[in-house]
Amino acid sequence: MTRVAVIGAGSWGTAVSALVAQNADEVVLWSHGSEGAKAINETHRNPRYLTDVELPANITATSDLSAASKGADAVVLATPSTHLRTISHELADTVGEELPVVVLTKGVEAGSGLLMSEVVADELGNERRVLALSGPNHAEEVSHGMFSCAVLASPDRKLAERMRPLVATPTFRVYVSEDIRGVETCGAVKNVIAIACGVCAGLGLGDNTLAAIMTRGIAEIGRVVAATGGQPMTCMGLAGMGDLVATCTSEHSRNRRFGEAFVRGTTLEQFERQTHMVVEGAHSATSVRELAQARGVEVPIVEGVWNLIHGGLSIEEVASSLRGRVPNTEFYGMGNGPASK
Ligand SMILES: NC(=O)C1=CN([C@@H]2O[C@H](COP(=O)(O)OP(=O)(O)OC[C@H]3O[C@@H](n4cnc5c(N)ncnc54)[C@H](O)[C@@H]3O)[C@@H](O)[C@H]2O)C=CC1
Ligand SMILES: O=C(CO)COP(=O)(O)O
Repeated sequence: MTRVAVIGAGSWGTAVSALVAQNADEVVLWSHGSEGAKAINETHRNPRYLTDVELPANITATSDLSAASKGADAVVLATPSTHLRTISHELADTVGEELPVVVLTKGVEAGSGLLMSEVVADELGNERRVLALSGPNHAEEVSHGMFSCAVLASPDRKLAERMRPLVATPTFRVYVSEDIRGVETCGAVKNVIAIACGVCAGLGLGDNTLAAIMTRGIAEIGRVVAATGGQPMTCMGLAGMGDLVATCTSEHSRNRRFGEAFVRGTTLEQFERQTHMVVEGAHSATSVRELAQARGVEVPIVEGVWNLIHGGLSIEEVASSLRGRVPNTEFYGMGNGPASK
């Protein structure tokens, strides 16, 4: 009998609970609100996210966090990054030291510069049982069984291989990686780059510009990965290049859509309120910028996105500052030289 707790009933938590339900006997999905939990139990549908997806019968929902996690054989965390520490703290009483915890959240914690698995380990202890699942995986497609690939990362390869059967399905192909730092760093930074792509698309700029932002974006991601101790090759994988392409080009990407809406005058608060969705890249713009400054890494696109959303600069001011930079050697700071000019 396998019982898995999925904490967070947004789009991704809901989609992953349906994946896990194919492999576990019982999935308990924790929803932030009691009305959402009640509706899932009564209708087998999430009333707010992925509303066209019928959830398997072995998924039940609750808004009681300890009821969700008590007796679980594994925990999957799918809350927005800004709530992850509080939720992990609240889970500490019911989640034992050895229980595997898979983190789906993408981001870097503001203030501490910690990756999401590190925030979880800080609250729950025993970092070696914490894994990260990442990749080009929009919930809207995964939940309809559209073929996708992901990477499950843990410094303990045997643990990643042991946990893979919990999330892998015939249409959700899961690779393993020992580079959890690289995988998580890629996932956080690519969301910021996607906002920049959305802004460019919203301005009507062409494919060349979008390709330039994505490619210089992966150079930025590579420098931050190198600075956080991740492996450069991870940037070429599913969590890096793969997720960057999906996020920067997909109609499902809330980060790209926010960038487009920003050009039309929509604020971050308005976008998140209207969609009930988290724009992680807007939050990561602050924390990745802090992290990069602390490590002496140049991240001009991240800096530009931060200046637009939080720094009060206009699109023209940011564009002209980016265009005014003197082009450097293409791959500087990606494990082959200094991280800044
Ligand atoms: N949507 C997707 O396709 C994917 C999302 N992710 C990541 O998964 C994480 C969760 O994103 P989504 O499931 O898309 O969420 P979402 O944006 O669809 O929904 C927002 C979530 O925030 C929760 N929430 C709101 N206030 C809260 C509070 N005070 N405490 C705890 N939770 C609260 C809501 O209940 C809901 O679960 C994010 O870090 C995202 O980057 C990763 C891969 C794919
Ligand atoms: O991380 C995600 C997809 O892998 C979700 O973020 P976006 O919705 O911005 O693409």
